[in-house]
Amino acid sequence: MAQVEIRDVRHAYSTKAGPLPVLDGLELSVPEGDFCAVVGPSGCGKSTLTRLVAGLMKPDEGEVWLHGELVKGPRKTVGMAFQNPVLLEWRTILDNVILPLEIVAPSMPRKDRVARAMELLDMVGLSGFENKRPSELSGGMRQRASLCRAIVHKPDVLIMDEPFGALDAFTREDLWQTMRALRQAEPFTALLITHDLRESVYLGDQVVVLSGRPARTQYVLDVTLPADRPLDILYTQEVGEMLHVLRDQIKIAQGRPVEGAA
Ligand SMILES: Nc1ncnc2c1ncn2[C@@H]1O[C@H](COP(=O)(O)OP(=O)(O)OP(=O)(O)O)[C@@H](O)[C@H]1O
Repeated sequence: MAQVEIRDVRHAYSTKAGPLPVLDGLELSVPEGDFCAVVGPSGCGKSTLTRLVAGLMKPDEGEVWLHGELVKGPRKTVGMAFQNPVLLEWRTILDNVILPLEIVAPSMPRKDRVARAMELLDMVGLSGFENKRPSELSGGMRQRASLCRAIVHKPDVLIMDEPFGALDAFTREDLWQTMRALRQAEPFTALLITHDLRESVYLGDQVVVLSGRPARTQYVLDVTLPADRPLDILYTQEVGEMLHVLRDQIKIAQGRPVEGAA
């Protein structure tokens, strides 16, 4: 059973100019514990896809299944991380990370919540910063805390919309490694929206390329790399070839010519 299953989803937004078709026959299947990266042209409907999986929107047609259940409304059992970490300034880092447990597991004793949050903060290198306020941390550290908050309650799926997009290149690469280390320590199912093809290959078990709007599933790349991925793997010929394929697929999605194509 796939953990996330999207079946022939179609959706249009109502706009003043009439319906705007955004998704048209989207199919996606993410097995439990897998990491699915989604790429596609700007404005093709990637964020719309995250809202559908989180149950924040219902599709006009088609079905979204999560952990064997049809998604009919907002779900507590998803974790979300965005480009802007949106941490609450009046709470410490520890209390920000604990927040989902207060909602999902209200009867859990505080000492257990603290232990769970500290375990994650330690894994991402933030132990010692738990009593700081968000504004006292760097952007990369805030995003680390936000990732801890997104998985603290062991969600059915971690949904991320460009979580590393605002970070500088070195911090971003650090966070990629943190993400892989987190997954090795504690496997979770993830759906990542990104514009960065290297990121999609480094983090993904599969990379789904969406077509231009209205988006459908245009291409799926199986990332056949070992689970243990040093950053240097991005400079191998194997990854170079994967990136080449993805770049061509994005060009096709954008309706641009592909070099060497007949
Ligand atoms: N609530 C809404 N009402 C009307 N149109 C919307 C709404 N939300 C998004 N859109 C439009 O739907 C299209 C898809 O939006 P979406 O944010 O899903 O795309 P995206 O692929 O995530 O974009 P980007 O790559 O630029 O982040 C865009 O043209 C957007 O303007």
